Amino acid sequence: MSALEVNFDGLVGLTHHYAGLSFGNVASTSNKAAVANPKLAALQGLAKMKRLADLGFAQAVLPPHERPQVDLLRRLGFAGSDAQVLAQAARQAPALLSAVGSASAMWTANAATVSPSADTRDGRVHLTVANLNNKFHRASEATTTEAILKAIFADERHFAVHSALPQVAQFGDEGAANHNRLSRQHGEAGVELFVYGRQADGQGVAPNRYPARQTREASEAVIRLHGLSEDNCVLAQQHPEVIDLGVFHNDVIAVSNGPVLFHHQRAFWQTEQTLAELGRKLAAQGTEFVPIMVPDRAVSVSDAVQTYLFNSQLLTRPDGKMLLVVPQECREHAGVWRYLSELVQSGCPIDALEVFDLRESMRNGGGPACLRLRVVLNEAERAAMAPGVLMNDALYGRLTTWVERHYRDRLSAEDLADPQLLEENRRALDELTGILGLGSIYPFQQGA
Ligand SMILES: NCCC[C@H](NC(=O)CCC(=O)O)C(=O)O
Repeated sequence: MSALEVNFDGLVGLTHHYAGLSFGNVASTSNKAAVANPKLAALQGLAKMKRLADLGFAQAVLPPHERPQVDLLRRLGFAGSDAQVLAQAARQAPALLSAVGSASAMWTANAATVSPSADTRDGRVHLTVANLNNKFHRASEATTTEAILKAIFADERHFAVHSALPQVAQFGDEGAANHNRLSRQHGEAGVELFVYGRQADGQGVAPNRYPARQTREASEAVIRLHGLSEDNCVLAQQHPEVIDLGVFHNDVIAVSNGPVLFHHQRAFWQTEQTLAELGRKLAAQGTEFVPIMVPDRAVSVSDAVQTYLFNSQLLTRPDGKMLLVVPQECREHAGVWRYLSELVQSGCPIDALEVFDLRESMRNGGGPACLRLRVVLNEAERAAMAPGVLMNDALYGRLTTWVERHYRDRLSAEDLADPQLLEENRRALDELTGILGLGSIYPFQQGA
């Protein structure tokens, strides 16, 4: 049965703004307080989805979350009507208002970790919602993410959606941003690479300056939940020095597709061991591993962080060759662009580039790969998922009209106190669940 990788992109929410909430993410902290354009951000994301769907790739969309989260402000002691809660928070704790108003759910590579049915013991697709425990504004995504994934992947004969791991630092889990899968074809058994930043038990090396968001203990729990085996998993540590240079997720320094692992020379702590283990386990499945390593002398880690070269999408075309989807920042950097131009001429499996303007998301540290969750699905699984989220001309048309009608083209952190914005969000999202055919997924729709 033919399996496809379906890319689920996050639709940017109405409260997209720059709040400097992510210590360790250089773009986020350096653009703090810049004025954002939520309408443009959503349209840039939709343009990527449309273009990739037009090129023949399976594309779907995940909806934004309700923001600001007034219920969460109430749990933190703010009281009164919704408008009073927002006003008090804006006065007393503006950083908290920003956190509960963040549109960070757009980066769906952090929504969950996904194992295709070809890899799991029970033959179902397993998804574990990420707890995103390292950042308050992100940890609050888990409940709605679970509701959305359960609405889309409701059929328990094909899908198992696991709740987020316990919300403690010990099990800090960032989802697919620290996970890669290698296989000959998407539908065949593969080897899953789990990359952690530190061990919660204090053993081993760890970064000094910036947080390591993913723990080994979290990755091990996901491996157990998904029913993976010793033979089809590799656990590796991200190099602590690159975390300290701003590589807060592994998808800022490596990306896989099919048998290819496109990665920077300094991505992993024990590179040789990691690559050897991947090669051995893939060979046991009859697959030849194709590592493509970018040397430090060609592209430095800081150039990779600045341009998001590795936060690219690597996609297999019907002719078997691969397309690399990169952000515009790569084209604007002479050295990185030279490297890429040579790469596609080199005879390696990657032979084409597609460049997107995702500036609004990039300024918060989210590139093409951050904006999508890869879900490999066979025909029966595609037939069993909710169909309304699959991208096509009609849905693209409806969503762009919806964005044009509901989104503001200018938003700063202060605007989050505007009770009108909360109303705009609820009205728009209520309409959106109708467009996507998802039923009630938001707290405000459930009378909460
Ligand atoms: N995978 C990309 C994630 C980017 C995300 N940025 C943010 O949350 C920045 C939000 C702000 O600062 O307004 C993060 O760091 O988790």
